[in-house]
Amino acid sequence: MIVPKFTLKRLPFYYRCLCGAAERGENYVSSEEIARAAQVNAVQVRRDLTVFGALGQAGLGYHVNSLKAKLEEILGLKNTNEAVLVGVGRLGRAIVDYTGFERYGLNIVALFDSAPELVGQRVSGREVFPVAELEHIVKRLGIKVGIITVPTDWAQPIAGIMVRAGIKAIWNFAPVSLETPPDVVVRNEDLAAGLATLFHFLAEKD
Ligand SMILES: NC(=O)c1ccc[n+]([C@@H]2O[C@H](COP(=O)([O-])OP(=O)(O)OC[C@H]3O[C@@H](n4cnc5c(N)ncnc54)[C@H](O)[C@@H]3O)[C@@H](O)[C@H]2O)c1
Repeated sequence: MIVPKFTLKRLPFYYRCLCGAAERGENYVSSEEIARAAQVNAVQVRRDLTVFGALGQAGLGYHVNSLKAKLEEILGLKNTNEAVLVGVGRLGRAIVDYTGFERYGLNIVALFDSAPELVGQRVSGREVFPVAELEHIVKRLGIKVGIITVPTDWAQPIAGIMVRAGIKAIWNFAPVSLETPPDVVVRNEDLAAGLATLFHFLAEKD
């Protein structure tokens, strides 16, 4: 199913709301509640969900577990995606330590770093391998997801190794635009960009 890009961006927020409702033991959730949590309007929520045939029941709303399962299917969260992470520094460790990504189907199976003092250690229960092993291990395990948390100058070379090894999705935290073949999806995360937007609104208010 092809999901419009802007709808796709909203779905993880709807999903988060449904997880919260499921944890609280609620059976139904209204489009208004989802809208509040996702900071959009209820009409938008209903329009987005209609695309997948998810219809709320009058007076009750959406069945929490059914809609949650539907979103998991659409967002690919039902499949566990095994991933490797390269760069076990401050940010890399924070990502590995955070258990919340498991809910989204992320399973980081191996870590890589160039620092000799880190290689061979265990971080959050996973072994740190030398970068020289990256291509071989990724190929052997058939891993398709790579996470980059190395310093900027190293991000492109690491992405190159990942692509050669067969990685098809890169979650890049280094502040650099990666060059990759068209069949590789790159998601760049930049907290500083978010901060700049926040400061822009603050400056506008002043
Ligand atoms: N996306 C964001 O919002 C955000 C936030 C913070 C940091 N960052 C970026 O994340 C990256 C890491 O930041 P940090 O603070 O964790 O840095 P850090 O120095 O704490 O960690 C970097 C790690 O990468 C390893 N490394 C260096 N070169 C390598 C190579 N060639 N191959 C494998 N490992 C290598 C180092 O040994 C170290 O363990 C940087 O690019 C930084 O700019 C992004």
